[in-house]
Amino acid sequence: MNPALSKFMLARTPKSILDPAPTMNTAIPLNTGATIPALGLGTWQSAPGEVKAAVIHAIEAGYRHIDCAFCYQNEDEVGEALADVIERGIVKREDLFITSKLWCTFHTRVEEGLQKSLDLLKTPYVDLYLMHWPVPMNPNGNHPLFPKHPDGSRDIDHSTTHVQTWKNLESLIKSSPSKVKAIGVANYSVKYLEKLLAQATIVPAVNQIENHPLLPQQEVVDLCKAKGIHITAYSPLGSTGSPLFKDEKVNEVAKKHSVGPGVVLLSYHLARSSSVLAKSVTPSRIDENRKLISLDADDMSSLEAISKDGVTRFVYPPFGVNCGFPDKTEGLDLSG
Ligand SMILES: NC(=O)C1=CN([C@@H]2O[C@H](COP(=O)(O)OP(=O)(O)OC[C@H]3O[C@@H](n4cnc5c(N)ncnc54)[C@H](OP(=O)(O)O)[C@@H]3O)[C@@H](O)[C@H]2O)C=CC1
Ligand SMILES: O=C[C@H](O)[C@@H](O)[C@@H](O)[C@H](O)C(=O)O
Repeated sequence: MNPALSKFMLARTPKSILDPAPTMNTAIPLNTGATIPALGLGTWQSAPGEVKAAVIHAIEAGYRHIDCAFCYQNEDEVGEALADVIERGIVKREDLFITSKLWCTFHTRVEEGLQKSLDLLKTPYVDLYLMHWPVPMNPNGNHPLFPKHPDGSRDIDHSTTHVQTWKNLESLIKSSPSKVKAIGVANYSVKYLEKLLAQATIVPAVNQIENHPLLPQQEVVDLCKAKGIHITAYSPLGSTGSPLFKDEKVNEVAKKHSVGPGVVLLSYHLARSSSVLAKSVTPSRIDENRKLISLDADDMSSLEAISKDGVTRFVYPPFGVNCGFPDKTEGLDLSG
């Protein structure tokens, strides 16, 4: 190309935010010294009977990060998939990054919660263990996962606090470093995180939060950045039945880069230095979602404009608790 022309084009082309371009397994540093692969396969609502094949397909397609949780009630099948790919030599355990989460009814039983997930996942350790929500629920209620009062409201455990749960996790990683490589939180707002950090001796490695152009959560993203806490974005596509695939701005950016809207929604997080979880049990989508691209400043401005008239949160379980998010102010304050 004519050097003068090339200079002109460079001046007019918005610089890519990520240089070099990210890939699905770009290793993002955590405050533990370990790294987390940029893209993880989500497994929430992946039905038994489907999730094993999805995890095997994903790992064969190059995914190295799998996001799991005890409350998804499918960790046994995820474990079968992990055993299968490791046994067939597709991947070694140490090349995978496996996350699991402590469910709300296990806040006072963290060792038991972790061991249950390890047994189901058929793995000696998890790379990351997250407090799933800062909401302790009754461990002896009328259901092992979702205990309720007779009026149908969730049975919250008022005898303990999320900060105490964090201390329990700090003890767990100190006593069982061979079983858990990093601890973190999920669904933490600025208010709850500030309460936790005031008493923490270990800074969480990760805060896993709902994040997409309709819910940028900039205030908690900024706090986490300042404290060295990595953000992992969940429900990046807008979860099940998402309107984001039809969003005009998302589709304009997708057209510009000749990719599908899903790829744009996932790549948005890499431009924010976050990792991202995409759930699918559909092989063609699992394949498509790997093709992360580098978005430029113009693309990001377009995507940022999507929430200018208000945000939408797709995941907010009926705990009856005010988790401190500016867009959800009803319920009990358990921040402590
Ligand atoms: N910490 C927490 O509290 C939470 C954590 N998470 C984690 O984050 C993961 C991702 O979030 P999740 O809420 O599942 O939702 P996602 O935003 O990942 O969306 C999943 C939905 O999008 C569909 N989909 C996936 N890829 C494409 C594509 N390329 N084109 C069109 N449709 C597509 C999937 O369908 P299909 O499967 O049929 O292909 C599914 O219906 C979870 O699975 C879980 O691991 C999620 C929520 C809360
Ligand atoms: O991780 C996914 C979500 O947080 C999910 O675990 C909760 O929404 C749960 O179904 C609940 O009803 O409390």
